Amino acid sequence: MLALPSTRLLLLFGESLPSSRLPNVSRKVWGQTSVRFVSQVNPDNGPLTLSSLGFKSGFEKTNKIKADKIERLDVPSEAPKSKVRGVGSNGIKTVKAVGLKKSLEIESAPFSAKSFSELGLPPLLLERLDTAGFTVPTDVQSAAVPTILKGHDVVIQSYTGSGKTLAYLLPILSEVGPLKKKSANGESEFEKKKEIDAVIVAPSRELGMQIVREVEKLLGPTDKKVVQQLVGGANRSRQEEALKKNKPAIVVGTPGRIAEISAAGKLHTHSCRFLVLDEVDELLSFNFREDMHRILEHVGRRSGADPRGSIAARRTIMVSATVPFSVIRAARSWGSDPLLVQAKKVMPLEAVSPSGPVNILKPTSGSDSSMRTQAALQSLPPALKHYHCVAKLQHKVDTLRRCVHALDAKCVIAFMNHTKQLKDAVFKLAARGMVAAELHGDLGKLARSTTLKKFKNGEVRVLVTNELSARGLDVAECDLVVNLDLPTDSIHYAHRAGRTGRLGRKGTVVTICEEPEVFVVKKLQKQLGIPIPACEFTEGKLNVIEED
Ligand SMILES: Nc1ncnc2c1ncn2[C@@H]1O[C@H](COP(=O)(O)OP(=O)(O)OP(=O)(O)O)[C@@H](O)[C@H]1O
Repeated sequence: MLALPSTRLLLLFGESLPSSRLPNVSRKVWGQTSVRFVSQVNPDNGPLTLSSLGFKSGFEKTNKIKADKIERLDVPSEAPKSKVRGVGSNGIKTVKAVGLKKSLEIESAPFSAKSFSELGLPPLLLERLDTAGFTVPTDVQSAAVPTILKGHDVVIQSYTGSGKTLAYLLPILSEVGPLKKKSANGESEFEKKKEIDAVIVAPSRELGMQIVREVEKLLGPTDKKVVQQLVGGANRSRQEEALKKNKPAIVVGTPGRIAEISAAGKLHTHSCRFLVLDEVDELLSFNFREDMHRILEHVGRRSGADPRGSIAARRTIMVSATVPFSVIRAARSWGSDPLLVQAKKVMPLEAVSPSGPVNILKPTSGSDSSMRTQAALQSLPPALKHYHCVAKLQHKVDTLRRCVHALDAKCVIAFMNHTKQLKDAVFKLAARGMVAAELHGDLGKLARSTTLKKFKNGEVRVLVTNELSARGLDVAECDLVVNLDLPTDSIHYAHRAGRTGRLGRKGTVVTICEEPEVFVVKKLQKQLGIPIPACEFTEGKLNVIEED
């Protein structure tokens, strides 16, 4: 077999809105400060190449699409239905008031007909799923689990809140740790060894901890130590001690901390069999470049690949609701038939064409607008409702307050771009009697987890936060997302919006912007292929304004 190191450039940036018209957002990744490059790579640091990230193919590449190997389960999605409109008085064309129901029902459950037992999972894992209350797999789980179990490298792309975490955890737990399948001689003994079997990387501490909790839920209290968190902000020597003492099979962490401990020689990942990059487009962005280099250099290379060349020694799983074509390009150079897994669809990456940051499907037929609609449905939960409301800067917080009352929202995430303004907003909301709290990277680990806990418990009604909470944060009860500042681009909009409407629940997204920013909302609407009608909050109700 020939190794073909790829020379393709890895430019991992989504389609951006005109940055000249938007605030230059300086981003802080939890625990580390860094600048976000929206559409350019710093030439001083050189281009980020696939080979520099360790994506070397251990197999001869072929352009032949091995479609015959792949089960196709295409099911066309339906576009979201827009609200019925009517004309009101006083020159304002209004529509009927929209409110949230008291309880969050699962309106369009994204479950396929399959049960977990049909996915080829070991009996003990099936038992644990049942105990944890997971009874039916979601579509993306039904598609991903058997595909990964067959040994493929995969890119998993499915909308926010569709259950992508279990989609990769279940195949890992089938082969790693105490719940795994019995071997040919009938043994399922789990032996503790020095090397790590699975490395899961996530861009934030909160997301890392959330993944750890999901693994622990399945492992149960006696086997909890099979997984170890390696997130930044927590005590590093304690993490190193736990690695030595517990010899975990799975580690979950942030790039900085994993790279740090690996560089110190305290983490042995060379025989790792699974590498997961959760929120892959974020992880492969410029912010994490150096740490990702370190991780990829030291994580199970392909030297021990199956001699038949069909199954790689290390499976690489890349996951996100938004997969820019640059990620597809990166994944293609892995060799070993990398596949794109979406809900109800599995296809070779070779068949994917570059038609946009989220629309990664090969255009086949249909109008431009129907394709855009499909693109939106791929990253945004279909049941979400989107609106925008024009307000002067000094009235934005008050508009937020009226929005929360109008929708009777109980669990609200409000996004802002700058920490100082974020603190001011919390202060103003509290002064008006609304229980609000701030969440951002300047707070310590304890303060952040306490705030998050209070928000999840319902003690805090409005969580005012920044981009750092946009990815992965799973609060099932969140019924409203408000953009108090505009997101940088459509990808950031999708991740922010995806904090509500999780797993088929109802959710509303309201973008509060100034008049000169409305063009940005129109652009988002076009890029995402979703209606984001104008609205206002009068008489305690959300009224949609009909456009002329
Ligand atoms: N089969 C299932 N049955 C019931 N609940 C599930 C199932 N699969 C996942 N969940 C729950 O659904 C929620 C959303 O799942 P998850 O966080 O994995 O979504 P996601 O697709 O990774 O979202 P994001 O793109 O925002 O990270 C979680 O609370 C998870 O425990």
